[in-house]
Amino acid sequence: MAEKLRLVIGSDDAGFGYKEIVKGMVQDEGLVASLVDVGVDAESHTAYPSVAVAAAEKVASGEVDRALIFCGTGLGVAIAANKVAGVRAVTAHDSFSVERAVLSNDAQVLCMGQRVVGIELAKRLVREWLTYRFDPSSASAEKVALIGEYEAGHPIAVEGAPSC
Ligand SMILES: O=C[C@H](O)[C@H](O)COP(=O)(O)O
Repeated sequence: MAEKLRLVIGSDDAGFGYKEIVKGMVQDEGLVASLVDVGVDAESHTAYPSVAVAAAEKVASGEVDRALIFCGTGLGVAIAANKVAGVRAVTAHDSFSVERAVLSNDAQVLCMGQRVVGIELAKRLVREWLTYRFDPSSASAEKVALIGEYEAGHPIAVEGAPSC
């Protein structure tokens, strides 16, 4: 069994309920090596970009391995988290996408929407997500590396684009 991961969790007020439930599950089931909660709390109304960036920055700095972020849809937090250099965030609400997010894309951030997915499925998907590890020797690694190269300012060429 793979070593447990260091996780940061966060949400806006629209994802707060799921954050609390999933946080409890992760703690009760001992699924992670450590857990940091960047908010919000029950009274706060911090907008989703602030929470998403705070969580993503912990991934980018190496303080944690993964981030799990909830909002209403899981969309806004992914958009915001992806603005942090080196972070690959996805929104996923199905088992195959959650698996491929890690195994194909080496995504460190999973985003979910409290208004989109049922809580039992969300909990199951988080359990599954925490078991996957990206293989840097896989064929997917060089594709993921292209994202980093673009982020570093290098141009990306497309071969085989038809001339219209
Ligand atoms: O992506 C954004 C989230 O769903 C957020 O929780 C709600 O945003 P809104 O209030 O702008 O719809």
